[in-house]
Amino acid sequence: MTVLACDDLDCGYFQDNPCVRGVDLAVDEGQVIALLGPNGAGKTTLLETLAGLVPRIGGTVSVKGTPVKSGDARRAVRAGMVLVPDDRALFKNLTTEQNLALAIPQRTIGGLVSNRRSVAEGVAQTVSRFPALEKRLKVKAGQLSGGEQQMLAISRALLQRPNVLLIDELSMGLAPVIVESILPVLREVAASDGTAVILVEQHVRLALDVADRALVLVHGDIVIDESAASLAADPGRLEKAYLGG
Ligand SMILES: Nc1ncnc2c1ncn2[C@@H]1O[C@H](COP(=O)(O)OP(=O)(O)OP(=O)(O)O)[C@@H](O)[C@H]1O
Repeated sequence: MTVLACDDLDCGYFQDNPCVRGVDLAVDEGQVIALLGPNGAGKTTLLETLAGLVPRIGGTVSVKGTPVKSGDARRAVRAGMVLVPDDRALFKNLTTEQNLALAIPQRTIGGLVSNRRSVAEGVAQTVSRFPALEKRLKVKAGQLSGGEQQMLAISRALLQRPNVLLIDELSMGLAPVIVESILPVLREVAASDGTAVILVEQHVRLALDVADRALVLVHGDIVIDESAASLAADPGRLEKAYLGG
């Protein structure tokens, strides 16, 4: 089943000069996509447009067949489009647990607003996915290591039960060994929950290893859209694309 569909999507900051053009995309349930491309290609712009943070210049976006309004981040989240931005956007002065709690919708029970039980469930789910966070629940997010912060940012996004999880620069500032420990969790979430994942990642090899499909964006155009395995087997083509060949 198609989870995310984009039709002739133009993105950018100037109406008459889109920096990402004509994106036609159908992403299936449980599919992991590596979104690759050189600096300035438009990867962040594309993710932020999908997440409703940047208004579209043209085209349509839908999640599970429901159109998503342009430039409306709240509705995008309600449609299940959840972004982990490259700066991770954590509340640095709140603890790990408090950051997780904020991601969980409050329930009204007998006229009282409470989400205590769902917070406990959310914390348990998080710790089962990222055991490294168990001892860090009472620690302020700003005092976590870079890897722990990324785990928290991803966990917070997952608690919103995304249909489409968008992750920008997963490995920003992280050692490859940390990235290697996070990527399998994304695969697992995609397989078990059917979440579609679009991952922007500078470590091309790691990204292609975890992804089903690769999109290569160069100067705002998708120049390659094919299976990650076939692209990994032919690195010369990727190099050529990066160089604008
Ligand atoms: N807020 C903005 N206003 C105007 N132009 C912008 C803005 N943000 C990005 N751009 C421009 O849009 C183009 C695409 O940038 P974007 O950050 O989306 O690329 P990217 O592929 O994510 O690059 P990187 O890998 O370096 O993060 C670039 O030319 C950039 O200068």
